[in-house]
Amino acid sequence: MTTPFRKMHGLGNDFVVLDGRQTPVPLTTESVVAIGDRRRGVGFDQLIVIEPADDGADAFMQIRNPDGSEAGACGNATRCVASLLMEELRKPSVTVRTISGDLVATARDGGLVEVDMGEARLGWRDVPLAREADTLRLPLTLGPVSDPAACSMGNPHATFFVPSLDALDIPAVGPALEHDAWFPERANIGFTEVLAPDHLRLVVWERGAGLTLACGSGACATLVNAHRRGLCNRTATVSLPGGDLLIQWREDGHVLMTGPVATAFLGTLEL
Ligand SMILES: N[C@@H](CCC[C@H](N)C(=O)O)C(=O)O
Repeated sequence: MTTPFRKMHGLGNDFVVLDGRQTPVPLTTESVVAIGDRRRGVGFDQLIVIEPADDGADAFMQIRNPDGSEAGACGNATRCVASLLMEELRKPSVTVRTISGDLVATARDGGLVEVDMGEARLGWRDVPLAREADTLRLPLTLGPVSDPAACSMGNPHATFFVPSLDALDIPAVGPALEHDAWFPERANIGFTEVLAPDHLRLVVWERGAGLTLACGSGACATLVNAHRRGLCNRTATVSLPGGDLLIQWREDGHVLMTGPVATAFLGTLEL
């Protein structure tokens, strides 16, 4: 069986997007891993399958990591999928359903897409953590990093604040932190340098994907955790290796993310 795909990215966080709305796309863990192979397959940070949704949403979005695992949220892919749906349905705003909830995305000036990522969840069970703890300061140290804050953006995040990102060997600590016993569902690990109250710098070691050029939900988690620590305003630019996202943590708890989307190429996959 062959199926067309679209290769998209948000700030270099790259996605293979499949459309399973007319014909279901039969995926196995093995086929996801094979498509994700950057030498023998197409390669992606996440594989996305757009599926039909029941009433109240324009489409459902399945999110898979390159190791085959399923994710509850992907901010950059939500913006990419929303841009496709907005163009197709000729609507300035769409609702994308995920296993973690419905996300409303809106077209903004300059081709940017804003997505309401929902409420940041701050309880230890929400993240989830392995046992009761203050999510503002976890007693976790590995080499030069310690004391992360944790939250859920529909997927688990831990944020370490560091004095200098350039001095940190992230691949040396990322895998062990992703799999640390504190995180029964593993976690996306963010490393954040505070440049100013309205400007954070972030690199993310993503669960199931490793080092990426950008992570939308990670940028939201970083802003939320930095604000909880008194390190930044409720609105800030988050600079990732692939570019900038504007993140706002509204007073009602919802987190808004605004950034660019792009299509790199179209192709056909043999499943
Ligand atoms: N790239 C994403 C996050 C993707 C999911 C993550 N790896 C997980 O397993 O939770 C984003 O832009 O948010």
